[in-house]
Amino acid sequence: MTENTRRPLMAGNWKMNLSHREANKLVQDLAFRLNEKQLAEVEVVVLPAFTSIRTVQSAIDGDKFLIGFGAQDISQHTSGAYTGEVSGAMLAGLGCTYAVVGHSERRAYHNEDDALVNAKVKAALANAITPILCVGEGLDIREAGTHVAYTLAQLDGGLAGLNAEQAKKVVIAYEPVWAIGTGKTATPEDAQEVIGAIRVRLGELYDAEVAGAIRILYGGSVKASNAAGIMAKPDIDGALVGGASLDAEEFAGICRFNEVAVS
Ligand SMILES: O=C(CO)COP(=O)(O)O
Repeated sequence: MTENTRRPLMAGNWKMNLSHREANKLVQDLAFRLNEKQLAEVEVVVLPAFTSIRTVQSAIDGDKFLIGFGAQDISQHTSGAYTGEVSGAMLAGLGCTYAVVGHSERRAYHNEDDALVNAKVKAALANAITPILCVGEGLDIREAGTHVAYTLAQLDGGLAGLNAEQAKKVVIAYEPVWAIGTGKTATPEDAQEVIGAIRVRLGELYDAEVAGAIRILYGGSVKASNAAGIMAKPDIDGALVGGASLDAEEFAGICRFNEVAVS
């Protein structure tokens, strides 16, 4: 077995919350709660609304906070007559290093399908932005027991046409829709079942080296109190956090998961 050298990643998806002033306060409150050692061990990233990215960039750059930032979406297009869209070049120009792609809320409310998600993954990579490719099943699929096959099909669709070098630059987030914002966290075993299957699939699509290098996050009602148990699973490399990332103390607690003993 090869050694796991994947650096844990905790990403806060702020969704459609916070004015730019509130975003400024939150990123500062978060940074002041985490010391350099903690931020060296665990990669911490915030994902504000587009309107707050510039503010967050200024706060992070100005005070040299060791926190990354990115966007919650990215256009599949390069530039031009696409009213309301934001391109990868625009995001890269603001210093974004991550973009969420294919979040279940965009799949559900904006009809994003795997082909579009795949185009967005490619748009991110073309601008040296790491896509956080979201996959995961709804309650109906979970109850039918086909959640692994369903999630792997989304994975295949999202990564279509990527070579091994490109695939290595992607972060995957497994977010079962029934666990998002519901307080109903998947058990660590549930999350490991699907995330382990994702890693096996990455090995089939590419090879063992690529599968061992790609970070796979869990998302869905992650809190400071359950992060350590989730992170104890061998294939889970971090979390994509929604609600709890809006509270500096709670999100900092998630980022400090490795200071909590797991029974
Ligand atoms: O959708 C999520 C992160 O992208 C998860 O949201 P919650 O943490 O609020 O369940």
